[in-house]
Order: sequence, then C-alpha cells, then structure tokens
Amino acid sequence: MAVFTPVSLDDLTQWITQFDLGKPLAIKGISSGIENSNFFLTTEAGEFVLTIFEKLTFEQLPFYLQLMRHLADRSVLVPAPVANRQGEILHTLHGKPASIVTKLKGASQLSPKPVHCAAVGAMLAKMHIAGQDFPLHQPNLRGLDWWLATTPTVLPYLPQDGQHLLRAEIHAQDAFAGSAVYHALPRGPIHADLFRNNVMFEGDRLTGFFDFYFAGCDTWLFDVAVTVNDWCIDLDSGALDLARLQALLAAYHAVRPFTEAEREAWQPMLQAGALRFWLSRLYDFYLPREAEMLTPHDPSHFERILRQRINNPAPALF
Ligand SMILES: Nc1ncnc2c1ncn2[C@@H]1O[C@H](COP(=O)(O)OP(=O)(O)O)[C@@H](O)[C@H]1O
Ligand SMILES: N[C@@H](CCOP(=O)(O)O)C(=O)O
Repeated sequence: MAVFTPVSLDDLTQWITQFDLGKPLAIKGISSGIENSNFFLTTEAGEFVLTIFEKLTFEQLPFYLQLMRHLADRSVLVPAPVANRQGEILHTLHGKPASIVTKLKGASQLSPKPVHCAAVGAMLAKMHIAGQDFPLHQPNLRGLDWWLATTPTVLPYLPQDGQHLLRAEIHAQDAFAGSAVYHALPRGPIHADLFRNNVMFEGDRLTGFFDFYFAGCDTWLFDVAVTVNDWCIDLDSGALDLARLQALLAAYHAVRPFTEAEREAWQPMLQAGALRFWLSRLYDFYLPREAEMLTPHDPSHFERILRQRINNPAPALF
C-alpha cells in the first residue's frame, strides 16, 4: 500500500559502498507493506529487500534482525540480513533504521493444500530447534500481559455476547498460564505471526518465512496454534480442515516431537492463538492509530475462530 520514505538509486550510490554488494542497479518500492518502507533492490551481487523501519527503533530492531541472522546461519529458510564491512546488520538511511536482507523467491500461497501445510510445519519445527541457542531475549510483546491490558480497553465496544466470551476466555487463559502444564511447555524464540501472507512458496516448495516483527520468546506450542489457526482452517467458517491440520502437525512432529505437556495444552493453546488476534484486531478496529491509513482487519474472523475452537475441540495432538 505504501512507501513512506522514498529512496532513489542516487540516494544509494554512496551508501551502498559500505557493503560488498557492488553497484546498485535498480530499486523498486513494494506497495503491499503496511508498517515499513520496503524496496526490491538489485545490485551487482544479486537481489535483496531494503527496508526502512518507520516505527521500530534502533533499540528494538537488534532482536528481530539478529534472530533472522541466527536462523539463516542454521539453514532455516528466512531472509538473511546482510552485514556491512564492519559486521553491522542494522544501518541508517535517511535518518531512520534500515536493513538489507536477501530476497526470497516465489509468492505467498493463499489457498494452501496439505503439501504446503506440511512444508510450513516442518520448517516451523526446524526454526524452533534452531532458535534454542539464540542468546537475545525479548518476551512476546503480544502475550498474556498485553491481552490482560487490552481486554478492558476493547470490552466496552462489544455487544453482550462478545463481552461474555472475551471475559470468559481471558479468565481461562490467565488460569491456564498459571498451571503446571503451561510451565512445562518448551519455549524459545517464536515467529508469532506465521500467517499465509508471511511465507513464500515456489510451486509446492517453501522458500522462506518472513516478517519477523512480532517475534518474541514464548511457548513453541503457541506458535503452532497461531499457524494452524490460519493455515488449516476454512476461512469463511473458521472450522479446522482436518487434512491440512494433520499434514502440518505430522510434519512438525516428525522434526520436533510434541511433549506430553503440549498434548495436554493443545486445546487451550488453540484458543489462546485465536484470542490474541481477536484482541489485536479489536484494538486496531476500535482504536486506530493516529493517521492510520489502513482498513483494519475484520475482528469477527477471530471471534468466529475462537467460538469454533471452544465448541468443536480439535483432535488430540500426536
Ligand atoms: N525477504 C523478502 N523476500 C521477498 N519478498 C519480501 C521480503 N520481505 C518482504 N517482501 C515482500 O514485501 C511485502 C511487504 O513485506 P512485509 O514484511 O509484510 O511489510 P510490512 O512489515 O511493511 O507490512 C511482502 O508481502 C512481500 O511480498
Ligand atoms: N496477521 C495479523 C496482522 C499482522 O500483520 P502482518 O500483515 O504484518 O502479518 C492479522 O491477521 O491480524
């Protein structure tokens, strides 16, 4: 939708000399970005994505960029941040934080089949394992604390039945987060927003996960639940598609077997994954940021998913 900070080839002539990327040959704004100014950049060394960060700060960005670098170094398919000759991956362009990352081939698969879900499940498990020794820590900033803080803000906008559902679910999630099962869940860096539009495919071959700017440290199962709630559902009803669900979970389990605690936590975690995006969409819908230029996502989509998960519990995990 937008390039907020324009960049021309002339702007890059001098700036790019800090990298071993040769001369800049072409730059093209990416219109679909909503948070940042993104560009496809071609240099003598190949094709890249240049991002100027419009909201994230120099203090916040190292967690995300270092995580992508860490994962890329361990053969997880993610954009690899490109370092300059000083080894730095966070740069300044037009006075704002900027990065150059490798360009993923392909396009998003918005009508996934089991084969695509299996590829996502396997790569997600690989990503969780590879993140285990990542040294930086940042909590999931859209986790329980944020849900608890946001619920009273959005409650007044909801009709009675929505208020009832939200109160009951936040109460259930707060109790679940205090349980022994919850504390036994394996955790580490997670993507936390692995929707269909954040994964690239070339045909049936997954070429990478991107958009790590909701990443944080949380339970791995929460990441699986968020992913399942987008990749393995009928988008109209929110109902789980069992063939896609089975494909994603089996492929994940083959790389990183689920634990007993995860089996017990699966049902509340699927509800947690739905609650998180219901809340963020409610917040963006009723309290849009100043000068927000976007049409907010429909919150009722995730209310429907939450009701589906409560009324039609998913099959048990492996
Ligand atoms: N590393 C990458 N490789 C290929 N395409 C990318 C890459 N990063 C972003 N894109 C493209 O740019 C678009 C916008 O990126 P996104 O991260 O969603 O931006 P924003 O954070 O501003 O919403 C994506 O939909 C995708 O088409
Ligand atoms: N996936 C979230 C919105 C996050 O925005 P993104 O386009 O940067 O992934 C939702 O659907 O609510």
